[in-house]
Amino acid sequence: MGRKAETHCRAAIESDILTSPCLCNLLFIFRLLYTSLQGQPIIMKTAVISVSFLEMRDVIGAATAAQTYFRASMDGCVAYMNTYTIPKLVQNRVRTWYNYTWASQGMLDESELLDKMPLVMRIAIAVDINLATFQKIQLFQGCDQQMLVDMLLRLKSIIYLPGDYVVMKGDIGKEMYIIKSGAVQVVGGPDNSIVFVTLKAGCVFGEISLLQSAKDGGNRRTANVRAYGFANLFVLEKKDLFDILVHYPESQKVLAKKGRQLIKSKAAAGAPAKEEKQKGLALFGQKPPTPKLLKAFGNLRKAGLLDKLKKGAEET
Ligand SMILES: Nc1ncnc2c1ncn2[C@@H]1O[C@@H]2COP(=O)(O)O[C@H]2[C@H]1O
Repeated sequence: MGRKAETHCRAAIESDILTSPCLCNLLFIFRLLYTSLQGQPIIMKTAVISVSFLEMRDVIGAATAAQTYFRASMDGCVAYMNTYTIPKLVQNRVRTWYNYTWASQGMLDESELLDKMPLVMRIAIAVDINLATFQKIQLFQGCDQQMLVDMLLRLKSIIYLPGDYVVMKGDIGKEMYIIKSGAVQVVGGPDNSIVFVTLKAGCVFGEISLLQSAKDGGNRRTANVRAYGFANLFVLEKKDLFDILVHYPESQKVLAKKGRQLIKSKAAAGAPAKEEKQKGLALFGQKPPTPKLLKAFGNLRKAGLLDKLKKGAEET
């Protein structure tokens, strides 16, 4: 994006403030108020109109603060990229990400907004916005409702640009995704030209490698997933999911069972062949054989002999 285009973007952001729904609503209410006050004493008109002006000033102030924060963040990032002479192509993608994020949600990080609120308010907001979507997700059917609420509180919202890879086959799965809006495609084959499936809003992906055990590379991504157009995703980290599941053993069983079913059904299309799985493992090299002494130590532990030996040593 050249200087001209950037100036154009800035102008668009500024005009966003003037056309923001909040401000338009306020102007409309202001006009309505003025009309309805016709015939009222002048003191009443003055009081109502001054209060409306104060409200308007607050709305504009809030919008300007958000815009200033956005601009500072984008300018800082552009300066950083220039310092490190990041290729223009990457710089353009970053700028597109900033502009799209601003245009679509009017802020860079939604979670920052809710962070400072008391828990009870965050729960109320999260439940109101997302619980209904979560209750419809097949993977979570049969899970504890409170567990879903706990999950909602840990979600992070993130935007991917068209064509960006969200997960890569063979990588270790560290998070799962729920599509908030937009779509992604599960792809594979030569140059990722085969589209196995297109997933839309409300669908989950990236769950297979999370729900499998790490044994034999089960925690590796079974397919490539690419954003199809702009995709706004919720991310749930594996660590957060497992922290929550500790408190819901029944839901843990439900998810484990579903995980086993998923690997059979879904991953059939994107799952790596056996040799490929081995290759993935080879990235970290063959696991060295356990030395004999350690094996013997392991057997002692298993048999509970270690505890007995410790006890014996304490008694003597
Ligand atoms: N055939 C398929 N249908 C739908 N989703 C799939 C299919 N194959 C793979 N996936 C998704 O692609 C994801 C890749 O990462 P995971 O293996 O963690 O989890 C996988 C699934 O969520």
